[in-house]
Amino acid sequence: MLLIGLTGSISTGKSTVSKILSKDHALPIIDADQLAREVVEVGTPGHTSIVRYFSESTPGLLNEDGTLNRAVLGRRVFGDDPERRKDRGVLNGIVHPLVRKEMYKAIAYHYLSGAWAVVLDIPLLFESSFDLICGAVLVVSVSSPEVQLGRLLARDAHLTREDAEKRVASQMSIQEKVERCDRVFGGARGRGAAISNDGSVEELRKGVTSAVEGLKAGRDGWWKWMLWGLPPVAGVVGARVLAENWWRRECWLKERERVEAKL
Ligand SMILES: CC(C)(COP(=O)(O)OP(=O)(O)OC[C@H]1O[C@@H](n2cnc3c(N)ncnc32)[C@H](O)[C@@H]1O)[C@@H](O)C(=O)NCCC(=O)NCCS
Ligand SMILES: Nc1ncnc2c1ncn2[C@@H]1O[C@H](COP(=O)(O)OP(=O)(O)OP(=O)(O)O)[C@@H](O)[C@H]1O
Repeated sequence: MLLIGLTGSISTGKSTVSKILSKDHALPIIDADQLAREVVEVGTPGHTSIVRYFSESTPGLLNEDGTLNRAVLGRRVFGDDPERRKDRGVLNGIVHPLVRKEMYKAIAYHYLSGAWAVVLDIPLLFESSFDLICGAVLVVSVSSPEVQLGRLLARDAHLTREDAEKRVASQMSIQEKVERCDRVFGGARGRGAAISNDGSVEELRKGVTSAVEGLKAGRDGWWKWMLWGLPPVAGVVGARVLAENWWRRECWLKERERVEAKL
């Protein structure tokens, strides 16, 4: 089963692409944002840990029904200053291992149900190194920061422009994500595609379809059934993909360091 990592920057269109992949291409989606909500519901260990660390120093952290006030927590953790970075690190340290566990469970479920591929919709795909287990990566990009911010503000009316800018600044830049996708997964390897979302949703749909057709070629036939029927073979193929992704990432990081040192 092919693991397709889907990422981008905030509000560049990952969920829109997910919907297209699910509706037009019948691909199962594992949504990290959704799992990150489920693992902090009231009564979960995630909720308890967040309340223990943040509640005293964060007025209004909890709504009346005990659920997290996500806008308040967002203001506490998003931004580029050291305090926010530290708090974001703490929140990530609580939520990410729980999400990771749920992701592996969902991957196992889709493997057993015989899907040829599953999409891992993860905003922090590269930051969390989850890309290393992916057989292919799609990055949804928007080239104008104004368009990106405009879409974010239109969708999340409760955010101020400053909130929105802080959220954008809390992630790796979209240019870096596109470059990493191209250098580690793309080129002759044919396992990476940057999908531009500068135009209409219909144009986006065309870009998605062309990327999926490229990935599907040769992967939805006897090969899929062999990997499904022989788990040890699937294990060897998976280990090879992991090693190759790691090696290509290391080469790219070293090359980038050399270029930066020359500047
Ligand atoms: C801070 C929280 C409560 C804000 O919730 P809110 O409902 O306002 O936003 P939501 O969860 O829908 O996230 C919206 C987008 O923000 C970005 N984002 C979320 N968390 C992070 C983070 N830790 N670092 C950088 N960007 C992030 C992503 O692009 C995401 O798609 C929430 O984002 C959270 O719990 N984040 C930590 C967990 C996390 O990393 N989730 C991302 C997927 S694992
Ligand atoms: N091509 C487009 N033209 C106009 N609006 C769009 C386009 N693509 C997406 N949008 C809108 O932009 C907003 C952000 O898109 P979407 O929710 O898919 O982004 P996302 O990357 O999943 O965001 P997040 O990182 O916050 O989860 C949504 O309201 C969506 O309907």
